[in-house]
Amino acid sequence: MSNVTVCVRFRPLSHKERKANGDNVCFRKLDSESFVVKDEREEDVIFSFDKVFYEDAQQSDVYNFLAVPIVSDAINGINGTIITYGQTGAGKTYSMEGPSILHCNEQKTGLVQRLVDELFVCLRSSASTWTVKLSMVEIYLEKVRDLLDLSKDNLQIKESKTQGIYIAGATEISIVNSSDALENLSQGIANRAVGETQMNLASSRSHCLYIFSVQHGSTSDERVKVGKIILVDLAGSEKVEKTGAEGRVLDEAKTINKSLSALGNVINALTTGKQNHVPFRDSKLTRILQDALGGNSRAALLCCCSPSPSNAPESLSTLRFGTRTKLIKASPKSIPEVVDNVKKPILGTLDQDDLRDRILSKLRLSLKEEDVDLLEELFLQEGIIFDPNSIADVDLACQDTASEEISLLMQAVEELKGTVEEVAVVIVVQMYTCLTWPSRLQGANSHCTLQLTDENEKLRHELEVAQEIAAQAQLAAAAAAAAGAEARSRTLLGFVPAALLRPFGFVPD
Ligand SMILES: Nc1ncnc2c1ncn2[C@@H]1O[C@H](COP(=O)(O)OP(=O)(O)OP(=O)(O)O)[C@@H](O)[C@H]1O
Repeated sequence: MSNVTVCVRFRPLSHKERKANGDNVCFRKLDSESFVVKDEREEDVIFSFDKVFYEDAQQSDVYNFLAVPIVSDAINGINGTIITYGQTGAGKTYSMEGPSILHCNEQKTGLVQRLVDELFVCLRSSASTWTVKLSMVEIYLEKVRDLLDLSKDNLQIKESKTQGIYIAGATEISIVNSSDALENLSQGIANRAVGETQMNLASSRSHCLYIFSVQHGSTSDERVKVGKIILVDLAGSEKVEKTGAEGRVLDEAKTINKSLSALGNVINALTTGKQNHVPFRDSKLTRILQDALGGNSRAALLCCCSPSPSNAPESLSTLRFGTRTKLIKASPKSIPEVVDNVKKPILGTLDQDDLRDRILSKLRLSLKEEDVDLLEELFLQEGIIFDPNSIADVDLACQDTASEEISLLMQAVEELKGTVEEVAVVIVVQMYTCLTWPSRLQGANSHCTLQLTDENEKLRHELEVAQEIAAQAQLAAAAAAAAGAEARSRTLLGFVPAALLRPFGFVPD
């Protein structure tokens, strides 16, 4: 089994689908883990997952398989994430919330309510003290909005050593029982951005995240474990053309597609051995899911599909996404225990300017002036704000900046490689031409070939230099991870001479 549990759920045919295609469905069941679907060339493809929930599956079946392990892990300080993915109308929200978060019978009750119920049952039965906090946000047009306080409409995503990735400033409501949680969730759900497309009259156009932070402590030694559960109801993954969208709705669809393709790119990078350059920062969604997909979390993906042949292309694309995700190998580990659950503001009440000056002067003690300027510029460009609550954020920001630099260097290497290959092709063509053209043109061509050979040599040299820099950057990043913030900054920027970085635009002229 991969570290991301991947399941598929086919909802029952809708009335409209039944009217159009009768009882026909797009898959042939094999067993509880696999089925056959015809691909675009009408060829049979077998898909296998950790579990397949067919049309008659109950909400409790989905919950028991996907969510039960995540609840017990959260209590033990391991983060858990459940994501529902699929085209509009495929059953993502139904699986997550049921027909209504507040009023539905036991049979139809969704994952969220079941999870909340079990969480409180488990916590009450333990002898330790605990607290549960709820946040609810949506990512809409690449902005993170607080669904529990709509005045906060552009929250920033941050990272700290103790909390991992978190949404700074998101409202956190302490909840003490299930009904308390559901009341607040229903308020948040009412605030979700809902638009209309031809595919689903009440289609949710945003990614919705329900976040539960569980602090669970032993009364004897006051050690507290913190586990976070994130439930993600993604916006529809259908192709833009099929939505019939125009204007604002078209912009929405494009942005949704962008963040979902960023999610696809992250999964591709995680499954094709490019772990050093996983583009988590390419979208808000992937940044928030970084811990979930990158290792520090137990993750589950529910791929929701329509069973109708009319939606077969979308279902096929959802199934391929699920297959790819299954290949991710992650290893969940618990967030370090905190002895005291009150977060102490390390830098007291310093304002941002004071803090920035302090940090920059600290960096100046160990770095060259031009490196400090470069770091400051990169921080500004990346929108990295110094958080008065945590010097660890600055440390991590250095790491982020470093990894960005490495990405850019790798990109430069790839581009150079491409150019070298192009030039090589031109040279071959030129040589061939020399051999085949009339002799009177050979002189001119030889000259041209010599020029191209020179250029190729030059590019090859640049490529070698760039590859050398990228390799050193990777080594330095690894060394820096072990050696702490100051050492990290020094190693990272000190080792590359400015003259080498300048051609790639990392050092101002
Ligand atoms: N397993 C199921 N059993 C019965 N009805 C279902 C099931 N799954 C989905 N439905 C129904 O199908 C319709 C569409 O489902 P839902 O709203 O959950 O889709 P969605 O994937 O969340 O769409 P969107 O991306 O637009 O939010 C709803 O009317 C829902 O009640």
